[in-house]
Amino acid sequence: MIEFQHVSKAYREVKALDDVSFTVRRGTVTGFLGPNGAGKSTALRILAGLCRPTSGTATVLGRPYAKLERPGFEVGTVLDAGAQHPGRSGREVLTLGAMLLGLPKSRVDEVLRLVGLTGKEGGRAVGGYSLGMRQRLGIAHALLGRPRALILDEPANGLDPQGIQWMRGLLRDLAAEGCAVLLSSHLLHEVEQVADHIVMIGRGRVLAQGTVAELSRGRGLEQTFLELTANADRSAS
Ligand SMILES: Nc1ncnc2c1ncn2[C@@H]1O[C@H](COP(=O)(O)OP(=O)(O)OP(=O)(O)O)[C@@H](O)[C@H]1O
Repeated sequence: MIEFQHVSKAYREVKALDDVSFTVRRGTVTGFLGPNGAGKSTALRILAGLCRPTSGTATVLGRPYAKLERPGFEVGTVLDAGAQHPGRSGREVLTLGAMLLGLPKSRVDEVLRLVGLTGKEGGRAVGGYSLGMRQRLGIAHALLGRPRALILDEPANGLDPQGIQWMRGLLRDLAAEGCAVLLSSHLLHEVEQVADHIVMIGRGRVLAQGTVAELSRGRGLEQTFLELTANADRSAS
């Protein structure tokens, strides 16, 4: 389970997050939606232990990331698909990750297969990968330790329609196996198709949360999103 409890984060005068609370239960996919600058990446970075909240707590399986005993087996993160060393092959990146977790090399082949990268692609330098291939590699890396929670920042970025459909299937399968999946996006239609639960944020505050049906209010998610974010902008100005 993933839980944000009253999380706020200020960067000097910018309030990136303001009293954010929500929960992602095991076995569900939660879409974290918000316009540019809403605070999505900041929230995911706090959850992944990459920056500290000003106040409040963000936990995975009941603990802040820094207090997890075996983070590689508990939570997988893909926050920046471009973060891998460009000179290493995809297979080398995964092999290093597997070694750090004490996993056999066979797990590298398993995750390559799981994300649809061929043996030949796995052997190529990451610097020559397309954005879609990097996303797949990032997900393969995150899944090495079969984590029980998965955090993805804009995972559909760079994926073609087949890739997006594949990603949807993968995330649904992981949730069906009991994983708690949290993904950020501003692609409403994409999230609508994969998520059970939606959390909408704007200007650092949770604007609404609920099931896709609840938030669609019979008019579609996009309409609700546009109205809520416009209201948030109005009350901030
Ligand atoms: N390191 C930082 N220093 C100062 N301000 C920051 C920093 N990181 C984020 N911010 C500010 O915090 C706010 C939220 O940014 P964040 O990147 O979390 O939004 P986002 O919802 O992920 O946006 P996008 O969809 O554009 O990626 C923005 O106003 C941003 O300028």
